[in-house]
Amino acid sequence: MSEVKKIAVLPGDGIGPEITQEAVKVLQQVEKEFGFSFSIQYGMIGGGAIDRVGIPLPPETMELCEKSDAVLLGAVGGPDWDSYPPELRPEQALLGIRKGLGLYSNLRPVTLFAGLENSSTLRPEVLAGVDLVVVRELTGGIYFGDKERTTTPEGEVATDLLIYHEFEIERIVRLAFEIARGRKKRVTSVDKANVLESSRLWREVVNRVAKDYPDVQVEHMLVDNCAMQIIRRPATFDVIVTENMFGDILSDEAAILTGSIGMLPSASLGEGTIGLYEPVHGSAPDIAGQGVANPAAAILSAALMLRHSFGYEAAAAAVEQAVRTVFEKGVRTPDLASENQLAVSTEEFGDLVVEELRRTEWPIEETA
Ligand SMILES: NC(=O)c1ccc[n+]([C@@H]2O[C@H](COP(=O)([O-])OP(=O)(O)OC[C@H]3O[C@@H](n4cnc5c(N)ncnc54)[C@H](O)[C@@H]3O)[C@@H](O)[C@H]2O)c1
Ligand SMILES: CC(C)[C@H](C(=O)O)[C@@H](O)C(=O)O
Ligand SMILES: [Mg+2]
Repeated sequence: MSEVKKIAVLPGDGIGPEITQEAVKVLQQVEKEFGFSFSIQYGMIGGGAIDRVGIPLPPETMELCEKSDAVLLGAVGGPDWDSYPPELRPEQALLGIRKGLGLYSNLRPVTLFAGLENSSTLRPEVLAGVDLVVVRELTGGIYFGDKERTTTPEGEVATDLLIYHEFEIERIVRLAFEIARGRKKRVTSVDKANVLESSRLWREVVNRVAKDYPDVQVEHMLVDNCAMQIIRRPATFDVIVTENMFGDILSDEAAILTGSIGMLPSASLGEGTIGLYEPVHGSAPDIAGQGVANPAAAILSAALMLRHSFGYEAAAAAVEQAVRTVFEKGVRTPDLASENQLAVSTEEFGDLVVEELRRTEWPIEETA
């Protein structure tokens, strides 16, 4: 019997609870198939927590995360809380967990599953061979620099400081090179070095770190050009490494290479094995409560948890394979279905993944 892994589940707002439920269902099936043992504890976060206790990240939620082996999060935010003061916004909770747990690296794999090239708004021939990962710096940059608001005779003035320390750049860039070594050995470092001083420092650090990885090909690309090349020739990218805000924007754009934003999972990691796993998408208030959200990103995030926090590689691959098989059988959620295609609900999709896990014989290997 393997040791019990403690998982904190924070469903959050909007579609968060709907998609998280499916990911938990899949994790519970993984327990049965592979003989693992997960202790799942729920916590409140975001708008729901504001409504109940007045703050987006209650101390007990942070404590729950700290004493867990991994955190699975749905999404936070929504129009109900958009006019709240900055420190009371639901999104602040997410930033608080990332910073509080020291999760400076955010991996956003962009995988195109067979058949889904027809679900994208891009042409299938442009998408052939797409397989990249965005490595986003997650605890620095403009998100965490000082913010100020002052009233002057000329009117309101607002500032957000974009600040990077050399060590913050170095550790994420090094990770990107390491990841590239296990893939196609190509790193694209994305910056705005023609304008921003922080980007010029970023580029210097990349050039220095690159010397330790002579086997990895490195290129620098300005972010505006990258935004264009990602949809022009996406299959030529392997590892994209970039700062916090550029990574946020480019990864939503890259999601369309997979058919839908509902497909993109993420893993946020630091120095230890604890990680935060969440879909790249948000709380999707426009479709919340209808049972139509695509839970694949949440389920695939759970697979990343199995891989990165627990070292359960076979189980992670099994979940990914189960999702792949469900799509291969032609199953589509509404975001991926064409007009005349019948779509399944959030819950039905989760059930089908569970069913795939159940009917396949999986090799029982690790009990790390
Ligand atoms: N990790 C997070 O918690 C997170 C991430 C991004 C945005 N947000 C928050 O979510 C709220 C809404 O943000 P937004 O509308 O800009 O982005 P969003 O990602 O929530 O939605 C953008 C569009 O994508 C669709 N979509 C998103 N996820 C989907 C899924 N799983 N299946 C099918 N369709 C899906 C939505 O219906 C919407 O049309 C905001 O409050 C924002 O701050 C939270
Ligand atoms: C909700 C928001 C704070 C968050 C971010 O910008 O990091 C989200 O967009 C994401 O991509 O995880
Ligand atoms: Mg985002």
